[in-house]
Amino acid sequence: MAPAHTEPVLSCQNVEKLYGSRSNVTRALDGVSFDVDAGEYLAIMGPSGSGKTTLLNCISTIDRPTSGHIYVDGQDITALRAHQLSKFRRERLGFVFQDSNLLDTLTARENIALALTINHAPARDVPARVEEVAARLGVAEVLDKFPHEMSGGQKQRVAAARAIVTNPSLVLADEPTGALDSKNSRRLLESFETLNADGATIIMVTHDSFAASYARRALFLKDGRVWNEIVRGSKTRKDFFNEIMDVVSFLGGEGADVR
Ligand SMILES: Nc1ncnc2c1ncn2[C@@H]1O[C@H](COP(=O)(O)OP(=O)(O)OP(=O)(O)O)[C@@H](O)[C@H]1O
Repeated sequence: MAPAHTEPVLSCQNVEKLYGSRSNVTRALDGVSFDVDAGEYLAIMGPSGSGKTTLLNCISTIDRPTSGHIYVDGQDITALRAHQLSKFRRERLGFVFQDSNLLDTLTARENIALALTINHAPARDVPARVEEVAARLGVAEVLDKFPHEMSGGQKQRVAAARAIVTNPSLVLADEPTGALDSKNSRRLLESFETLNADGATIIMVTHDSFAASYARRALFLKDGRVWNEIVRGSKTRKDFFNEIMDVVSFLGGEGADVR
């Protein structure tokens, strides 16, 4: 029997984004199309200025494409009205930024719990869900610490816990290892790997070929277009890393960014 057709979690269709006015237009995205299925882990790479952040901002509804469509769970998010956007972000998306963006006056436990409370999770479920997600990300021991009492790596893992505690359709990460040393980067990437193995759908923008090698697929942007994509398949992470490095060098080399 043929497998049942499942709708992609994300479908970008001919997405264009123009900045500026008539005399000075930057075409940041120039007809970007790709799908992401449930359970995928996609790295978006490309040289500086290739459109990575613009694309992520359009997917997260922080920015709006000039033309084209973006579907999340089959819903055209480019057609959402302003008052629907915050509900969409809150319920469907989890964010991990370069800087953890935790609230300084709340403990790790309160930061993670807040994401659930905002989503109207039943109060009696909150403590157990926070404990469970903290254990998965290896931050159970810092739950009662404030952000200034945690290491950069711990803060990023708490941010990842906050991003996934609501079971979002999509986890969006923008350079999540950008501010971490190599040991903490590795730890965060291993956490993402575990989350993905548990079913989370992750899209990560990164300059770093080492970070990208933890994903299952790497999409390369150049001048606002999808230039290439490679799939890890049954390859080892090391082999996938080497393949990514080859594409990065071909694209004009940001090898200096690679740790
Ligand atoms: N608000 C804006 N106004 C005008 N141009 C913009 C704006 N934001 C981005 N751009 C331009 O759009 C293009 C894509 O930028 P974007 O930030 O998406 O690239 P990127 O691949 O994320 O780069 P980096 O890796 O350096 O962060 C660039 O040419 C940039 O100068």
